[in-house]
Amino acid sequence: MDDQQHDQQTSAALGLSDDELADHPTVFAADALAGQVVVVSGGAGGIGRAIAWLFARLGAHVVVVGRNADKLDALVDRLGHRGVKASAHVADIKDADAVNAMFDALWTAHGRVDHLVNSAGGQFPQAAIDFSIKGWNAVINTNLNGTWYMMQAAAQRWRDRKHQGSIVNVVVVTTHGLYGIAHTIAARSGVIGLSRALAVEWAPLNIRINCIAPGAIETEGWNVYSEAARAAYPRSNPMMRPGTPWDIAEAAVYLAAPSGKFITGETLTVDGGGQHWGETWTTGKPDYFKGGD
Ligand SMILES: CCCCCCC/C=C/C(=O)SCCNC(=O)CCNC(=O)[C@H](O)C(C)(C)COP(=O)(O)OP(=O)(O)OC[C@H]1O[C@@H](n2cnc3c(N)ncnc32)[C@H](O)[C@@H]1OP(=O)(O)O
Ligand SMILES: NC(=O)C1=CN([C@@H]2O[C@H](COP(=O)(O)OP(=O)(O)OC[C@H]3O[C@@H](n4cnc5c(N)ncnc54)[C@H](OP(=O)(O)O)[C@@H]3O)[C@@H](O)[C@H]2O)C=CC1
Repeated sequence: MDDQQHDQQTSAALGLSDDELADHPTVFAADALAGQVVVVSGGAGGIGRAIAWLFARLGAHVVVVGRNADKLDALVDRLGHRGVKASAHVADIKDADAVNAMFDALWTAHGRVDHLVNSAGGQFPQAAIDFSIKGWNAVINTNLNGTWYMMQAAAQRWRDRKHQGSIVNVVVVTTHGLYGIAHTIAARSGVIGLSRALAVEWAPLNIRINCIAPGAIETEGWNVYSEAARAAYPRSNPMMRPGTPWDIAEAAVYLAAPSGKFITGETLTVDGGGQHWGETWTTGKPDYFKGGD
């Protein structure tokens, strides 16, 4: 087996498959989002894909966004086979012009956009002291700037059309000082702060903005971490197991749908209680902290 085949196999084993997402039980009513349009960035990733499936199963037309056309098209195909509505749009969220052109195209095609879920994002594990300028900028540009371009582009069109809207940003738990991902903690803290400020500034426009901070959620995104570090993630919360992308998808619907109509500027932590308990090491526990272990 070559490295690529191995990566694909590892990747396939992480998270929930499309068949599982198509049939996974949900607490929401089948027509809860009928007629609505939702944009999901990172929609072909592990968490974004679950969000896309759930919103589509609840009646929304889902636009999945990412940089890889093949991944997006394959997902849209599988969604279509299950009789739900979806389309793909290739865009790099770091490119503000591409983001603005995308929202214009979506309004032209659908005549409305109701929800934006920003699930595109990520980081690479590295000791902060060794971050290169390019690496730092890649993480900040993706997670903070890219998320902002998406939010602003969505909101400008809602304002201009006097249309209500909701935004859900998938971030990271920022209160832990998670080791080895300081760049993303900086970017996601920015998104959380920005979301609080926008919740106030955009309330008169009928736009709500909330965040979800996932704990360890098993997805193909974990492949960027070592096997040893990944093996410890289930022990990062008192439930002693990872969450699933479905846990995040149901939280996203809760915040976006009328169930969340009095919630804005909030960050919902979905981490199995991890923030209240124990130690989390995204890159494995460094010797310095082992003490008497
Ligand atoms: C509390 C609970 C516990 C939580 C546990 C888990 C914590 C979080 C988990 C997750 O979030 S998993 C899912 C997220 N998915 C990912 O993280 C995907 C993997 N990451 C990426 O795809 C990328 O890193 C990125 C951040 C999205 C950036 O992508 P982009 O395409 O914009 O940049 P690149 O061209 O890949 O790289 C640019 C630049 O960055 C530096 N760099 C990249 N990778 C590394 C690395 N592994 N080590 C060191 N430096 C890296 C480097 O300077 C790159 O430039 P070049 O060297 O390529 O010229
Ligand atoms: N899984 C976990 O344990 C946790 C995840 N999170 C966060 O949740 C979010 C989703 O994670 P998850 O689904 O697991 O990760 P994945 O890596 O599976 O998915 C991330 C998606 O983001 C897309 N993406 C990345 N950069 C860009 C870009 N510049 N423009 C457009 N799309 C982009 C990727 O698609 P493509 O490459 O095709 O562009 C990919 O599909 C991320 O922000 C992640 O950091 C937070 C805490 C824990």
